[in-house]
Amino acid sequence: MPDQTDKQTFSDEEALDFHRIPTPGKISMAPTKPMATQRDLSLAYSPGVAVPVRAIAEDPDLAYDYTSKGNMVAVISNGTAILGLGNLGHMASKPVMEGKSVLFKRFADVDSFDVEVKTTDPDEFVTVVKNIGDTWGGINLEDIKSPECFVIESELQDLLDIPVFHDDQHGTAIISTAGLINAVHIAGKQMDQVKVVLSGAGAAGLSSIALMKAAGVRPENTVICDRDGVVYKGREHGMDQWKAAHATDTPFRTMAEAMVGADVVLGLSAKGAITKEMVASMAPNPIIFAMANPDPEITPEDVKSVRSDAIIATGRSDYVNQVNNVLAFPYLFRGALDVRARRVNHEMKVACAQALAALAREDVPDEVAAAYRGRKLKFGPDYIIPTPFDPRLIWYIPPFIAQAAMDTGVARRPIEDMDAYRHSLRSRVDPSAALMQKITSAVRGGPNKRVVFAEGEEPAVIRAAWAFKQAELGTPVLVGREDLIHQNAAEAGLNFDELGIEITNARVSGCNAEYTDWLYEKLQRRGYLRRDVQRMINQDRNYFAATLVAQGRADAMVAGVTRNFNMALKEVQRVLDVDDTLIGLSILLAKGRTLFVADTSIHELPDARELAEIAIKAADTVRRLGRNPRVGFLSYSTFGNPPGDRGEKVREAIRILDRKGVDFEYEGEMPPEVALDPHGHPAYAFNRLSKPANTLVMPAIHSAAISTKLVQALGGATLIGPLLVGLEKPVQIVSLGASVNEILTGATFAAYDAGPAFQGTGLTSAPPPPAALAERDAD
Ligand SMILES: NC(=O)C1=CN([C@@H]2O[C@H](COP(=O)(O)OP(=O)(O)OC[C@H]3O[C@@H](n4cnc5c(N)ncnc54)[C@H](OP(=O)(O)O)[C@@H]3O)[C@@H](O)[C@H]2O)C=CC1
Ligand SMILES: CC(=O)C(=O)O
Ligand SMILES: [Mg+2]
Repeated sequence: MPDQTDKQTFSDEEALDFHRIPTPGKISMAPTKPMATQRDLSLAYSPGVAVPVRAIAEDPDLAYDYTSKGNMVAVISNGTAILGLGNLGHMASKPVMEGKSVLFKRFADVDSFDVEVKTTDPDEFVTVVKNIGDTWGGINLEDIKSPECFVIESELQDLLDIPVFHDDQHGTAIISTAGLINAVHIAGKQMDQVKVVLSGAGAAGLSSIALMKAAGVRPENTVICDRDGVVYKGREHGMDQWKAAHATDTPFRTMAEAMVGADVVLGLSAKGAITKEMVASMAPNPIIFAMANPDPEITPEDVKSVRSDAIIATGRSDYVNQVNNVLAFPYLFRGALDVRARRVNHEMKVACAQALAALAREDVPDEVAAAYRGRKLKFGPDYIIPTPFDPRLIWYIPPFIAQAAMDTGVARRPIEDMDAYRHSLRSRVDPSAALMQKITSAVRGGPNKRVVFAEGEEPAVIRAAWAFKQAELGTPVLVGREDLIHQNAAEAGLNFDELGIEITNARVSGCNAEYTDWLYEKLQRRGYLRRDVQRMINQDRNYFAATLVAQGRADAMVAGVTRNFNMALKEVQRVLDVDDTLIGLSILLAKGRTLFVADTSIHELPDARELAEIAIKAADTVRRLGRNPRVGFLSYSTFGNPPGDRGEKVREAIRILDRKGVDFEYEGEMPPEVALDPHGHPAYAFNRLSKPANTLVMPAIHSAAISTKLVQALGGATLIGPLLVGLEKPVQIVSLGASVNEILTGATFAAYDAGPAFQGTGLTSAPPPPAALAERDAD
């Protein structure tokens, strides 16, 4: 049975690099107001800022209107129970706290930053937080050990007029209760009948067992355990009032005894606390939630080795059923903030647990299903709760919390129109962030694809191929010498043998003569001798890799790491033909907007006909990627003003499209500000774009390359590509020296291009996109 660390898709070094490069840490701050002019400065700072100061002095609640308080949550810790790693101090907790802040933003658009308090004294902690607490709309306490956390949370709740929520207690209780409700149902058991053993009588464990009791589990059917064994009624050592409240009258003294015949075991303690023997002794269809982080109490592999009838969940993302509080805290606070709640109460937590349990029972959309390890997700033993990347969570869960807050009188600002609220929640999450996830999901959900990594000996390529395989995106085929690949893989700490990554090269392929014949046939009238072609196949990885794809031995290819783009493209083009038009399409993701930019790599100075073809190809590709294309032809001039040859060429491209009668919106020539705001310029009211352009056709390659790279360099934008579009078979050429992520992205797009809807046609001349990608016009 593989050790669970084998499942990790990264090395320790990568985890450190991730946190260090390009900027230390995981969060930064972005202003929401312009700060460009003297006037901006006067408004934002002195003297303008004095006006809201006076208003808030009169009515402190106006801070919700004039400051960021209402959408801001602090994640506060003293580092005394960091994950399951124990008390490692306040500074060591910072990466986790930054992580929680990022999750708030990513999943629920809640702004957040972390505060690490250097004290283990609960009174001192309370004093610090009490005095700064009004800054935020809510406080998420994190990784504070029990029993101190109970006192800290309850005192702060009384002292502050905002939600104070200890995530390890209640976030965990909410998601584990949601999971238990569903697991019990699937196992054919009843909440009021199941016998539950808890390992870990701390913050997470005691709160979880309390909420489960509120959801129907009978107190007398529970046994809780800590480091000293069973916490029985009357125990004297290692006790406190919180453990005593859940202690039961039981003859058991060890967890192993308590586990015999139990239906459910909840692990909220530490790695290794649950053994195979314990699991083997449980009742039929046992439910095992091993939720300790980063390593569960027992691995799913170990559970399966003794109990094939078990329903298993862990806190980790690399196994099915991730029971982790990330499914609760972002949405709970979203709902609480949106009604400006004064606290998070029991009813709000119950509403959250019930909503999560209910969502898991609903039909799972394809894009969620595909994101979940390529399996069709269906309510059952391997899918008892929603997955963290389920895009429905953001609009499904918070309304229940908001409603519960309103019903229980803790909402400062009730929501008047719940449907409108639900709608506004949908648009909160950045549609651009979802693009890669959708592509990845579509690849994972489709048939397995063999992707050739032409520069298979390169360490970055090996790591990308490994990540590709780990993410279940397909089968990587590395071109290179086996011994060198193994050596480089070992140096990167990767074990190839168990992964099923294929290695090939001209020496071992056994098909070189066949490949040479085929390529010679193609190139003999283009000035190549047979021995030239033989050398190309035998010695050049790009020719060899492209021939594998051409010959159907692989579905797609990624190259470019060690050779410049033009050279790599020329080599590939000697093997693979262009469908009709070849273009480079870059994707710019910035501020909730997704822009497709063409041609960023092939046509240096396109003429009018070529510009029209680029637009057609780009529009077609954008449609394949699930968007409704609106093409803006960019220029320095606006609809003929000033006149000039450069603008005329673009105007002629428009006329060509007019004559062709294409089936997408297009307009030009115009500068970016008109393309991106077509109705904001009264002088151009005739502009035919119904909404801002999402596909920008650039007048020449230099303006395309410079503008996309400039936006990226200025920050705040993610640039994907350029994607190569229009070859007869899917090939992506990444930039020279590309990073592991860029190679992985290239391979993912290549695999996507090779998907069933696109087989053999390239991204552009194919039937409509898979259902997983089709979306309402989000932009
Ligand atoms: N999946 C998820 O979403 C979440 C998981 N967790 C995980 O739960 C665990 C506990 O966190 P938290 O409650 O905040 O921490 P606490 O420090 O508050 O509590 C830890 C509890 O676990 C007990 N414990 C520790 N080691 C063992 C062991 N080997 N056998 C039995 N009991 C043990 C402790 O016993 P004693 O009282 O005797 O010291 C204590 O009762 C961590 O691993 C954490 O990562 C936490 C929150 C969310
Ligand atoms: C998930 C979490 O909060 C923890 O393990 O502490
Ligand atoms: Mg925690």
